[in-house]
Amino acid sequence: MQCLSERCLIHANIFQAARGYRHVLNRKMRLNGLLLCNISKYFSTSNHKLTQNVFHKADSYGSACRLDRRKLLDKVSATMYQDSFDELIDEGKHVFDASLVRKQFPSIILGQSSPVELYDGISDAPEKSNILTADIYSGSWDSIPNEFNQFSSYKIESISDQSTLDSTYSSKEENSSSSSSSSSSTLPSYAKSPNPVKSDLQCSISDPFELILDKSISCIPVLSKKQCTQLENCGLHTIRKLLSHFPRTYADLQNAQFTIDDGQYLIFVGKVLSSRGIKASCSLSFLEVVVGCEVAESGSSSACMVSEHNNGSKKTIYLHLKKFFRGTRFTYQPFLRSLQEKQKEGDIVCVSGKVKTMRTKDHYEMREYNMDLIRDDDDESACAEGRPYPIYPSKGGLNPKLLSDIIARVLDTLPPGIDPIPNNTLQMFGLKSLRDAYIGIHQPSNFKEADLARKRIIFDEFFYLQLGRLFQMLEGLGTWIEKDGLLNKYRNPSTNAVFTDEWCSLTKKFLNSLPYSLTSSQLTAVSEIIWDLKRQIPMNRLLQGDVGCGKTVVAFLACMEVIGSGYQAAFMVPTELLAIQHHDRLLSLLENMEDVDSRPSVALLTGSTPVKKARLIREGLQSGEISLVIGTHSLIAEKVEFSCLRIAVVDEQHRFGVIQRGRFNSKLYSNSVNSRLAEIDSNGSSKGDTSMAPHVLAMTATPIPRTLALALYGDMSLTQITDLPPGRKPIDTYAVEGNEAGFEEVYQMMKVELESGGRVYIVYPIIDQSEQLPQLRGASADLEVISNRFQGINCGLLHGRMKSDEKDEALKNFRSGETQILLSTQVIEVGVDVPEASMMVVMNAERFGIAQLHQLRGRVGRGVRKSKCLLLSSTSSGLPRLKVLEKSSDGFHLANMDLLLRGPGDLLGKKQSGHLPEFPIARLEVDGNILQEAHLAALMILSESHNLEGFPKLKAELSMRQPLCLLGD
Ligand SMILES: Nc1ncnc2c1ncn2[C@@H]1O[C@H](COP(=O)(O)OP(=O)(O)OP(=O)(O)O)[C@@H](O)[C@H]1O
Repeated sequence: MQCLSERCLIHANIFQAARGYRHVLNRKMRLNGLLLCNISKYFSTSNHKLTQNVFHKADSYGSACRLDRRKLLDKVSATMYQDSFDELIDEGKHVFDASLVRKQFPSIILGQSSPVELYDGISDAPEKSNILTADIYSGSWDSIPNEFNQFSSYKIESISDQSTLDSTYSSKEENSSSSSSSSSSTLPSYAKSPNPVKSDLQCSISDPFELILDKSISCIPVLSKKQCTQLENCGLHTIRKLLSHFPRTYADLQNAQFTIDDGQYLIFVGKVLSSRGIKASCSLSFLEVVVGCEVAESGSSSACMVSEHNNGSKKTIYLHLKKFFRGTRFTYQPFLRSLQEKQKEGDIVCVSGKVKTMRTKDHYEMREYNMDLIRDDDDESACAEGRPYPIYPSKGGLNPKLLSDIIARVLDTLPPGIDPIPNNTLQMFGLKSLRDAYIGIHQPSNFKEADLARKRIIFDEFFYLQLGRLFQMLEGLGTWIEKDGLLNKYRNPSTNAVFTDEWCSLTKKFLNSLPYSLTSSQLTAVSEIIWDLKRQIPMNRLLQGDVGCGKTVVAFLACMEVIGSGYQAAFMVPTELLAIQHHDRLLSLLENMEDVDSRPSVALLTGSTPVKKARLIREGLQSGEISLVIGTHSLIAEKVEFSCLRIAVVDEQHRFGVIQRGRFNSKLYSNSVNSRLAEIDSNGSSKGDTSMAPHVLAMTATPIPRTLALALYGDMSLTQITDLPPGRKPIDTYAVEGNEAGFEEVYQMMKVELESGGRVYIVYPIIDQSEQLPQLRGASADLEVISNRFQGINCGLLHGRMKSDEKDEALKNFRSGETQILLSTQVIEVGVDVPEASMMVVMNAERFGIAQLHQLRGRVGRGVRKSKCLLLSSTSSGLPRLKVLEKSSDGFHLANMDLLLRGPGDLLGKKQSGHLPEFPIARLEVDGNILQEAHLAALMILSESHNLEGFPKLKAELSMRQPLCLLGD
């Protein structure tokens, strides 16, 4: 310990700053980034005359009057870029003789804080301390390397005797100091956070394991207050959040590419050779960074780190990274200089982007690129032998190196017992432990390790989702047998079915009155659904089947079963057009039923239903007079009350939000109100006594791969219709380039079709022509063109901006044959059923997704006529993607293609937020098998312990991870 005069204090600071700064440069010792920043500022200003003056004046502190002392302190603090002197000392994290400091600077209150170590994150670090270790700081000071001790051997000793403090503090000093002392006395700045370091660590000894990951980041050893705030501002409040800030990618520090083709997307690691901000004209400037990368010459598969000289089988290529700026304000020198200074010559960077060959050999241009700093010129640490180098996504301007340093510190101290998933489960599914996974993902020694770590993290994402959903369902059940039955059902989803004989009489009558026989998978689907309907547990089932496979009739039969048992049914569809179509179709099917008395009363309720009629329908629903209502979102309006709703069918369910769907099962319906309807139930099937939420049957034509369905609807049973009604002929599909010749060819084919009595849909991406997108054709704008072209043939128009009755009229005219051509937007995509339509032309087909085109194509080929689908692409580059549809009509295959190309969000349409849980790193389209395993693991765990009491760690983790709102509707 050294004694310190006021002057010494200042010089010690300067000395320390100098040392610290040099050490940083040497990379022998890492100070935290913030300290570095302060020190460098301070160091540069210490050369300044003004600063020197302040320091000189500080010498007179002892003899100055009280007012001057205060001013002096403020000045010194300001000069050192500190809010207060306290902070300066805290930031410095070095140790002073407190009594002397107090004597010289009485306004600095020094309290109970423990000595704080300066972090040394490299090999000669003190013993790795555990976050759980209460005495993390005690004794650690001694283990700091000698060279460092030279300026760190001062110690702030605890001062408990506050009476010695200068009683003449100014109010400001008193305020600032008392505020710091009130929270944590004079703990270092980072300890003044709501979770002071020491107390947090102390309490952690007795903390249950599950709290560790959810501790505040302020318990990370030697994290300054500013760093802490910086991390918190980026949303990284807890250790878990911090560790879940996964690398975006890994750079292979050895460039393996040896053939570089134009337009390829490549990743290189190289050295910045130059960086120039260039003014090209009075309103155009650009930044050009040249990066030299060493790659293996053709034929050689290995290369080592960058060198500027050609060397045997390696050569240097030069990447010219260019960024352009338009506008006079971007041409000013200071701006350009600031741009070019962002990259320093010699920096090792990882660059990814599309390459374009330049005229000069081995020179390539990149205009859209990502550049991540891997290390400074003098930093040897990143030169890891063949290790994947993690590249973190940028987050709130956080320095990636600082971030990985902090993460490394946490990983060092992470105890092994943090894994809530039992060991045998981990072994069964070949998973890493959670700690190893965190280490593997942040500091992998090879790509395989990173991959395995990623698998474990993804497993967790899926596992807790499945576990949460299943757990919630089980909680809703009364007996152990019921719970086991439910789990069994999930394990063997296809074993439960009720066959035709046991259907209620209304369902049987309806079945018999159908103009066709059900296909075998339609029959199985109805049987499975009816099995569920007979249970006192609300069903949650997804009925999936390709376009035109006949899902609607299956849903109608399910409704009949419920109505026949004396309850009500609601059928919600996404568009008014579809509601009308379903309503009309159901009425005509019911008309075939011989037993007139048993025909249920059916109503149609949409936004366009006249107010008076809507009120009557609502009254009918409330009294139970109406048994089945078909409608749009209006069905879930607040004022719609049901008497005894037992099933809600939601068609194209992904088009509704979670909350919208949830509205149906948010209410419980008892059956006592339902006495009138019960009489209809000639079968006499008994209704249970309990109130329950209605069953939900969701339907989708989007061929959702099972994995995606699991993630979307975790707890849902899945029923699939796998065959099409008999007599369907495959649709001939052609992808055509929309040039003059292409259009001519298409018009010719249309002419032939129309002349032979066919009907044609023309689908457009937009309604009106747009100036911004002149290449897109609009339905409304094309009406005249098509009418002129096909004179004597009636054309209709259908789009979303038309009024409901106009739309209905347009579709009716097309259905009846009054119009033979229907120019339409995507409004017809869902559910429109005109069996006579035999040809579809899609304009600007490249603007549609594959799955969407498949849906659209499903509007034709629904009748006896052989149908065609012509996909016109406005660019030749769009054709290869469209050709996929020429070759396949398998919805699953196409959906998988779409999933891979666009990701699940897009597959389900833009407005599907709230449907897909967010998975930070899992990609449903490729990680499906992990999801299946996670589902299995969740089932196994819950089979062992329905309420998770047998797995307290898992239960705690689940409650931590899964806000209930995520767990389903
Ligand atoms: N078993 C069957 N045999 C013959 N025709 C059937 C059969 N089932 C349904 N259909 C007819 O097939 C057509 C398509 O049925 P439906 O509209 O129910 O299909 P969907 O699966 O709902 O299609 P989309 O996904 O396009 O809405 C209808 O005209 C319907 O009458």
